[in-house]
Parts: sequence; structure tokens; C-alpha cells
Amino acid sequence: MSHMPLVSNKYGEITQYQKADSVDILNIQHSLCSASVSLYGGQVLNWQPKGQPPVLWLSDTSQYQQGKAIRGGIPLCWPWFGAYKDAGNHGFARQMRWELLEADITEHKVELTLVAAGENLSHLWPTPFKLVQKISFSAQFQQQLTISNLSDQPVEFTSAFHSYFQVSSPEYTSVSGLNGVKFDDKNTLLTAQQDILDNCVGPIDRIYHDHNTQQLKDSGWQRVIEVESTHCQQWVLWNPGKEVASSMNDLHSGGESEYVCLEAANTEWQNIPAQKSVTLKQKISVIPF
Ligand SMILES: O=P(O)(O)OC[C@H]1O[C@@H](O)[C@H](O)[C@@H](O)[C@@H]1O
Repeated sequence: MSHMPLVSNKYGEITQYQKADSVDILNIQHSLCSASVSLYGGQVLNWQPKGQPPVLWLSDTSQYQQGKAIRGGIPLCWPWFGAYKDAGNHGFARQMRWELLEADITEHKVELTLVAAGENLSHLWPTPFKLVQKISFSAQFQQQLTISNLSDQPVEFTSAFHSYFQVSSPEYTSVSGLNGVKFDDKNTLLTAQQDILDNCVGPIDRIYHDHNTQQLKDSGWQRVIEVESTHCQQWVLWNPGKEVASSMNDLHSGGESEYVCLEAANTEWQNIPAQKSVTLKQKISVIPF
């Protein structure tokens, strides 16, 4: 596997290599962190601040091929979240080829700008659009997605930054900020539920109607992952649990006990007026326990 240097200076280096047919991966090394991004899906796969275990989880048995989504990192669910009519889960953005528009390395961070554009990519969502994703890697992680509606009609979307967070175990992980918040349970189909979760052991598949900053507290690794979102109205908490996980062929054995998904999402349709844009953001930090 040959790595081609794209940008290199005294602070860090970005190289590119091909993982499989038409799946190009950017590898980032910086004094503050390491990371990788797939241009297929425009998907962040890893981010590891120096001195920390990886913050994002990636399946060892992910499929890297056109028509499949990569399991792990931060898939971008867009222009819909979950299942929609006769289409599969989570829209087409995570299966598009993105282009690298800019890459910059400074003393403080590595910044990438990725773009993807299209029209008529699904009969359910034919609108011409452009996506611009700006990602900043350092001891902190920031991601913003600007969605432009290039048509003369308003359009609607749902979305998620579907982050897979690597944890010591879901059993030792909790998100206390979601306790007591109203949620819709995708497993039982009950809506407007409320309860207290002591840990994140699956099966859990919940849409919480809340957009406050959340903390994923991992007592096993004694670390807290904080996630702040902008223009994302919900949080989705998902872990498949052992039984469902064993039926997923792109999840390595035991993988479900290594991650928790906490997704900054819009699960209700959001409007973009004709020829306008909206920007969604998330910021991820590792903070003292
Ligand atoms: O297997 P996929 O399409 O990546 O989806 C994974 C999960 O993604 C979560 O966001 C959904 O709430 C779950 O219902 C779904 O199972």
C-alpha cells in the first residue's frame, strides 16, 4: 500500500492511499493528533488526540466498496436519516465520492475541505445540491457540513453526524445529560418516553428530542467525550446489542461492546429555501473525567 504525500511541513503530514477499488483514504499525522478520512463517503474514520485511546471506533470488517457504507468513524447520514420510503437507511451522501478541495497544516491543527455535489441521485431526492464539509483535527475535533439547495424550489432533508465513539465498554459508559429527556424508541416504536439509563449496553436505539451539549462518560477509561452540536435538533443513541450485532456482517465479532453511537441529528424534516444553504456542526472534545 503506497502512501502519496499530499501536504507536508514541519508540523505534520497528509498522505493518501487506496484502500480498495475507488476508495481513497487520507492519513493525517500531526504533533497533536492522528486521523484518517475516506473520500468515499467523505467519512472521518479515525481521530486520536496524542496520549488518548482512539476517540472514534472503526469496524475491522468494514466493507470498502461502492454501494456499501463504511461501518464506523462518522458516516454522514443525508439527505435522510434512517429508512425513507422504499430506500435504504441514511441517504446517499455516505456512499458518494467526495473530492478534497483544500488541505492545510498549521502548528495548531489540520484542516480539510471536502466537497460533493449531484442531482437526481435518488428518485426520492432528485434536487441538485452541493455539500461542503470542513473538518478540523487537533486536540479537539470540529466538523461542519454546509448543504446548498441549488434548485429554484425549497427542499427538505433529515440528517446525522453518525459518530461511533470508542469506549472501554458500553457497560461503563453513560450519557447522563439524556436522562429524563423525552425520546422515541425505535426498538419498541413507543414515542415520547422518559427514563434513566445507567449505561449504554444495547439494544438501544433512541431519538432524544434535545440539542444540549452531551457528555459520554466512560468510567472504564476514565475519560469524558463531550459533543456539542449546532443546528442539530436531536441526539440519537444507538448500540445494537449482541444479538443484532451478530447478524451484521460488517461488524467484527464483539465490536458492539467497543462503541456507543451518539449522533447529532435532525430526525424531523428541515427546510432549505430555493438557492439557499444551511450549515450543521459538531465539536468533539476529550475533557477530564
Ligand atoms: O446499519 P446502518 O444503516 O448504518 O444503521 C445503523 C443504525 O443507525 C442508527 O442511527 C439508527 O438509529 C439505527 O436504527 C440503525 O440500525
